[in-house]
Amino acid sequence: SIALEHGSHRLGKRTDEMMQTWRNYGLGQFIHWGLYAIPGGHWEGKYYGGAAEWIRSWKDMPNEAYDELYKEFDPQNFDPRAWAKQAKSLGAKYMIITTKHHDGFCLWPSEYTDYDVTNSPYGKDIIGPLVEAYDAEGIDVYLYFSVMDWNHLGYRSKLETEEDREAYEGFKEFTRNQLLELLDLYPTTKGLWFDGTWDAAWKEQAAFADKLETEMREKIPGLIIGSRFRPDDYGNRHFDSNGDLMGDYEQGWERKLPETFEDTKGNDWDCVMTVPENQWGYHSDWRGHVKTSFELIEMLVKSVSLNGNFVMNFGPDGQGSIREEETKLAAEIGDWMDVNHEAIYGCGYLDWKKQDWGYYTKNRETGKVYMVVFNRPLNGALRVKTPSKIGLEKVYSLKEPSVTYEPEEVHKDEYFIHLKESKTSKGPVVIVIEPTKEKQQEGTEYQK
Ligand SMILES: C[C@@H]1N[C@@H](c2nc3ccccc3[nH]2)[C@H](O)[C@@H]1O
Repeated sequence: SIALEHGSHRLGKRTDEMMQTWRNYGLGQFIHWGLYAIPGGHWEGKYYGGAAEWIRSWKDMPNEAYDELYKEFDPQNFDPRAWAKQAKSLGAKYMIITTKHHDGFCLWPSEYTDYDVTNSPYGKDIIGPLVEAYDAEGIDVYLYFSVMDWNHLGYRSKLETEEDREAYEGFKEFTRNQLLELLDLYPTTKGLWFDGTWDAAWKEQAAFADKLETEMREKIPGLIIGSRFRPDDYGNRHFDSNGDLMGDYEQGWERKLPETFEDTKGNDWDCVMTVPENQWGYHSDWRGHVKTSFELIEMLVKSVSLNGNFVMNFGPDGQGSIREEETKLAAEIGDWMDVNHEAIYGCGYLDWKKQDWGYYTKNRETGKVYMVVFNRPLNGALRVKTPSKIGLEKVYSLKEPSVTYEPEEVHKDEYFIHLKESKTSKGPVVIVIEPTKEKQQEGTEYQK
């Protein structure tokens, strides 16, 4: 292996309590909110086809015009308790809020820049009330922070000249100051979700990032930081030059999901997902495919079945309202979670053979197995193949446990379970299996 000073500092998974809690979340809520919500994907009557939070980079929108938007930021409809209540009914166990996106506008009162909420007409801290409201609902809060900052004069995407390097030193200090400030102001935060770390300039900062990550972890013991923050000695992120995971979990699944357990390399991971194809910040004209609650539930279940967390994005509008499409989805997913959360919370990967009807999840504590059925076979027969020596002790409907199933053994360790669920069920159906303990092989009596 390659000698690294700033590569991965831990082999294998974190097993501490905070990480176990993270692992068991299942469902999270991403919130992208900032100045970009004011134009909402349009400028001077023209439609911007890119991601709304990137509108500043659009050739038809002068940077100066964007940078003046803070003078219009006055979200009178902002109601953090209502947002937290909605997230609770959705069934989210954690929430990730953009404290500062690529545009550099800070939703908290930062002493290190004037480009923050205190200099907007709104004038007040946004992050604090959100942290308070979500903590009150028992939903853990994580802080999204973009290292890339188009507003800061010292920011560089690459370091070419001596002047670049000098300016970037100031930018690094500013970045460190803001991060330590966020942890001081919001000490109940459970972790940081970093973004905007793909620049060449940042990839040269292995030592700086390593020291800063250590400082942050010292400030809040147990803090959870993903693989997108630190570059290693050779500028590699997510996985160091020896292929070892950086940070506490893999943060590479943005708007995409792993297909197989092998794709996850057995690591912890999260998938962050937009409702439209590619809009994180508020866009007033969603075009292309907008995901249904059925699709989002399938992505959630697929994530949990592969040992990951699924984080659904919300983009509140410029006045601080959650748009109706997201409210509707939150209600539909929440209704399904009300009945079926047992197959999500505290669940993860089960090594039974994947079947076409859907996904297995396994409750890490009870060992109970959940069959989440998305594709009902025309003959209603759900095939289940178990590893040998494991039987199906009890099988019943999660929604109505009085509805029990007698598996039909069709081959050795292979069964058909004949669906009884009414065809009217809107979302996927969940069947619970209480597997028999693994029978001891003959003659393997353990020595007393
Ligand atoms: C979580 C997501 N990450 C940001 C982002 N910027 C990108 C630039 C290039 C490629 C992918 C990107 N994702 C998006 O704006 C959103 O915040």
